[in-house]
Amino acid sequence: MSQDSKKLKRKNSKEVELSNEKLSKPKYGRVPSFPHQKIWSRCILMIGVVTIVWYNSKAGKEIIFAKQKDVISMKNQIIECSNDFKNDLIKYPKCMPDKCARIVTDELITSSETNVLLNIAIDGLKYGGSDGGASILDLHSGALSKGSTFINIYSIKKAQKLFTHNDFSVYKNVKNKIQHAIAHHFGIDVNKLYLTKPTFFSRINNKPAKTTHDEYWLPHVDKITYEHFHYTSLLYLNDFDKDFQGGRFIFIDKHNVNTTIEPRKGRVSMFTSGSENLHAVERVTSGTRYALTISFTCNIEAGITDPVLIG
Ligand SMILES: O=C(O)CCC(=O)C(=O)O
Ligand SMILES: [Fe+2]
Repeated sequence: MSQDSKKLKRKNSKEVELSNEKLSKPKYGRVPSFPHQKIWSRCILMIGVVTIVWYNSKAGKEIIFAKQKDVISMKNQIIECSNDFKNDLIKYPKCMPDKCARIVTDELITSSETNVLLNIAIDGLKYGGSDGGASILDLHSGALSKGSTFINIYSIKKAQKLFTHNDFSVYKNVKNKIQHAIAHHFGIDVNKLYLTKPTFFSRINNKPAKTTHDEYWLPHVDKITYEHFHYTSLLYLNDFDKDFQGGRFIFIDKHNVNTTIEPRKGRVSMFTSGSENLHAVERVTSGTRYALTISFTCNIEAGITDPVLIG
């Protein structure tokens, strides 16, 4: 190779190197990098992942809101009011809750009050009893489950001597305490809240259902099942896992999330009665479960008076 052609080759290879360098270098200098941009995109990615994990972990899950063994002084779970509930309560402005919720307390009703009420339920229900698993006793109307229908307990001679003035006064005091607790916790005027029907004792065992009244495990909305309910309260008169098995109370929420209350003697739960609080009672598998359902309405015309002792 001649000297001249060697020089030409070197020159050409230098030119190729230079043009390669030019290509790899950005036209307008180095592309600026923004560290904040990176942090933000990572944060968004992480939030996305956490949200997906959280969403999936909640779907089809059970939250034990109140365990039988725990003593709960006051626990609440705020939920969004349903439109059906809000639309109905527009008619009763001083009765509209600040927020819809479920509230549980073990410190409102004393054990001696609970015992008096448990004895009313046990003694009264002895005079009746459904053929199926669920029986009720309503002290206001006297309605008592019997076979596949209802009788009036006050029409049974012996049963007329069954209850005392003290029983009825405890019943009224307990109702008043719960009424005030509902008014306080939901931020409403206690005088705009009226006891309504049905307010009743229930006794549940594991007998197979005979009529629709026995199908307590079916999910329902109290305001639909019992027309006038706006606020539902339940007072448990005996203990899940000691006196009976099964029979836990379950709120059924979106995405199959269940929120469970295990009955405990003296425990009160209070909740708004609209479709924000769809619920059911688990089937009782053994033993006998006693509870008292006390219901309130905002509609004065649907109000009922305290029961009075006959005789
Ligand atoms: O006894 C319970 O725990 C709930 C009963 C109930 O859902 C009802 O009376 O509407
Ligand atoms: Fe209910």
